[in-house]
Amino acid sequence: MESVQFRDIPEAGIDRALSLSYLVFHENPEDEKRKHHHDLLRGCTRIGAYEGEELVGLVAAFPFTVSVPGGELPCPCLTFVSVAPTHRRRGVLSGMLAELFARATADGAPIAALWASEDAIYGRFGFGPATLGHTVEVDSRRPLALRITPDDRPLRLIDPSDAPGVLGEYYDRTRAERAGRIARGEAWWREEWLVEEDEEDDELSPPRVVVLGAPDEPVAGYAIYRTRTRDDAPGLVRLDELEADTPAVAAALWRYLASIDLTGLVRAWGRPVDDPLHLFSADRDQVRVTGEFPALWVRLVDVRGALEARSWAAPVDVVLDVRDGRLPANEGRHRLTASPEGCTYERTEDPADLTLDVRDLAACYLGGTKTAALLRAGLATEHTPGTAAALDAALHTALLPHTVDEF
Ligand SMILES: CC(=O)SCCNC(=O)CCNC(=O)[C@H](O)C(C)(C)COP(=O)(O)OP(=O)(O)OC[C@H]1O[C@@H](n2cnc3c(N)ncnc32)[C@H](O)[C@@H]1OP(=O)(O)O
Repeated sequence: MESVQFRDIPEAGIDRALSLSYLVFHENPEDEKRKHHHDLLRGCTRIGAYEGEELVGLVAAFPFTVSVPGGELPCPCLTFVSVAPTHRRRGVLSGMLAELFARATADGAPIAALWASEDAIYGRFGFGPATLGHTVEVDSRRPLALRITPDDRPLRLIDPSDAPGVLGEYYDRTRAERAGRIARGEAWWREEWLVEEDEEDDELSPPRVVVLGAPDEPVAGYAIYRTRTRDDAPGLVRLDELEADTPAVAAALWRYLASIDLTGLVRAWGRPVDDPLHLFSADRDQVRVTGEFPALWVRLVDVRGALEARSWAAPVDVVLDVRDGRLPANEGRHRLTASPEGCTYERTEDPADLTLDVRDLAACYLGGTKTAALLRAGLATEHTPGTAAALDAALHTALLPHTVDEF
């Protein structure tokens, strides 16, 4: 490992970095996709691991902004993480992440995040699954059975090229309501959400965007979806995103999706775990959760900065003993004093009320995991009874965190 050095990959090195990435991800994309990846990497921090002049590892990070309870934070979002098969398990990834954490600290970004290719990789680096997603299927061969009355205002299909303008402001409001959401710029909308051909399934239609509310009214909800029909299976509506102001608006959008002619299945990937659909659908055989997966993995690079940046639902005054084997500045006992008015997190010699690993604190940070659940799983130790309950009341968010932008 002494022979490997970590330094920025210059713009002229992006093609080489992509070749390494295609090698490790077993890909051979067309020119258009290569150009797209090139453009993405140009906008990223790019840390390379070099043995002499040979690039043997790459970590890139988008300079995204992610919503946290009560606000948002700059957050390097890791992507294209690749180590040459000839250099694996020699600490190359570990070295690149150490470099990335050092830069995040220097840049004042208290958290970092990623989507993991394999669950087993990132816990040891202090990342915890902070948002979860559900895969949901609706059998739409029969009318969607609902327990509430859908909003009867008109639905309209809009031109996807108009969607960033029509939906951008609305989406930003949803980011404030749910932690874990990425701020989307115009290019991200167009290239990740509204691109003509789906990256993974070229049989899918171009994106369709349906909005509830007349053109002269504010948007009350929307859905982005694609369709596919085949001779051997019911036609598919693949739902990419659905947001709604009220349950009635959500019901109207789900009913629309489930009643599109020549289709018999709605499949939604990455729905929030607390999607109200599960309560207002009248037939749970018709609406089924078919999978659950960790979505955004978060690293509290600067625990103090991260905790002080979020809002708190209830008062709490406890000493946390945080274990962090990679970033010593986070390690040890700190007094967390938080309330809806604000939060301080100061080093202390007082005895600990609760001991936990930084990866598990990260899983709780956006409100998606309870510290009481960590206790039940044997992952945290409560030294003062009632600490986990008090901490959970303070960490509580009205809606569960949710991330659907995969990067
Ligand atoms: C955000 C993203 O981009 S996710 C994409 C991640 N990339 C991939 O999956 C592409 C294919 N894989 C690779 O390129 C590499 O194997 C990587 C990046 C996953 C790991 O890189 P390496 O340089 O081998 O990791 P490194 O040597 O630093 O490993 C550190 C520790 O993690 C462990 N580890 C690394 N990869 C894995 C894995 N896939 N599964 C389980 N453990 C792993 C190592 O065993 C090691 O453990 P130790 O500290 O107990 O010895």
